[in-house]
Amino acid sequence: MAITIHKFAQWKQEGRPIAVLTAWDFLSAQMVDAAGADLVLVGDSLAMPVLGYETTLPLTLEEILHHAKAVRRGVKQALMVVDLPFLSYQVSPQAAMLAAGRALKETGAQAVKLEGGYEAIATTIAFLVQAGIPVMGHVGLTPQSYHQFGGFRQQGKSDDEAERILAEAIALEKAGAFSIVLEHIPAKLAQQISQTLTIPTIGIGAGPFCDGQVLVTSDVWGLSDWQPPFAKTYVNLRQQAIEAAQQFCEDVRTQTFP
Ligand SMILES: Nc1nc(=O)c2c([nH]1)NC[C@@H]1CN(c3ccc(C(=O)N[C@@H](CCC(=O)O)C(=O)O)cc3)CN21
Ligand SMILES: CC(C)C(=O)C(=O)O
Ligand SMILES: [Mg+2]
Repeated sequence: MAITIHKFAQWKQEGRPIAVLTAWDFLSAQMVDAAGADLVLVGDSLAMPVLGYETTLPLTLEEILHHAKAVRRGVKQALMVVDLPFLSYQVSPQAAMLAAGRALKETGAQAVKLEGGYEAIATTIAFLVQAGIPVMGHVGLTPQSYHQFGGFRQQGKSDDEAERILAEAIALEKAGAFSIVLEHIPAKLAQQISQTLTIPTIGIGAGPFCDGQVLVTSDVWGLSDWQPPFAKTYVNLRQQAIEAAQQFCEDVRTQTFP
């Protein structure tokens, strides 16, 4: 049976950790789904390792929808969630509804994810949830706020900031989010948020005390020449891919293949 959002609260209650990976095309989606990921996220991080931008800001709704359609064809078991890109949801709840609605309608995704926990975002999330669109929240280091943060810096280090992030997480749960990503915040804060909320927290660079963990799949596979300090590379596919391509080039030039 394919996974639905209803499993998430149940898994938290049972203490069963939730495994989340990203995907950006048919192949990556097939592979992470076959690996048993609970949730496959078409993250706007695709702007960076996949499309070569320096931040996630340039990514458009059209671009992520194009990728999400391919991901949908590869995901059979996991819950599929699409990140709403910068400027597709901040303008108004109506703008967010159009973007989220398109994600569900045109790609077949089952939920969307929005960054931020300030009042307007909580209002927008409540608006989407009331219309029947499942929403995942995302607080802490929200990469779409890159310029405001002055880089991909850890958030929630001071007591004031930590208190604000906890309050945001509570507001998102109240707004009806079914789960929430905690990115690059101190482990102690992530633990406090996880203990306070009834919806599951999915951490990335947020320590071990979350209800689940997410990594960007190209980092897990070692595809990029760059990755965040908190990522773990499980296999260096970049080097293997380069060597295989080199071998092919050599075989052609030495007429050993075909
Ligand atoms: N491939 C990839 N993996 C990710 O996890 C990821 C993306 N891309 N793109 C979107 C965001 C950006 N992320 C990042 C990127 C860099 C740092 C990082 O290098 N942080 C350093 C210093 C940052 C600074 O001061 O500018 C740190 O020590 O916190 C953290 C998170 C996480 N996300
Ligand atoms: C890392 C996850 C949470 C994300 O938002 C993304 O991949 O864009
Ligand atoms: Mg994202």
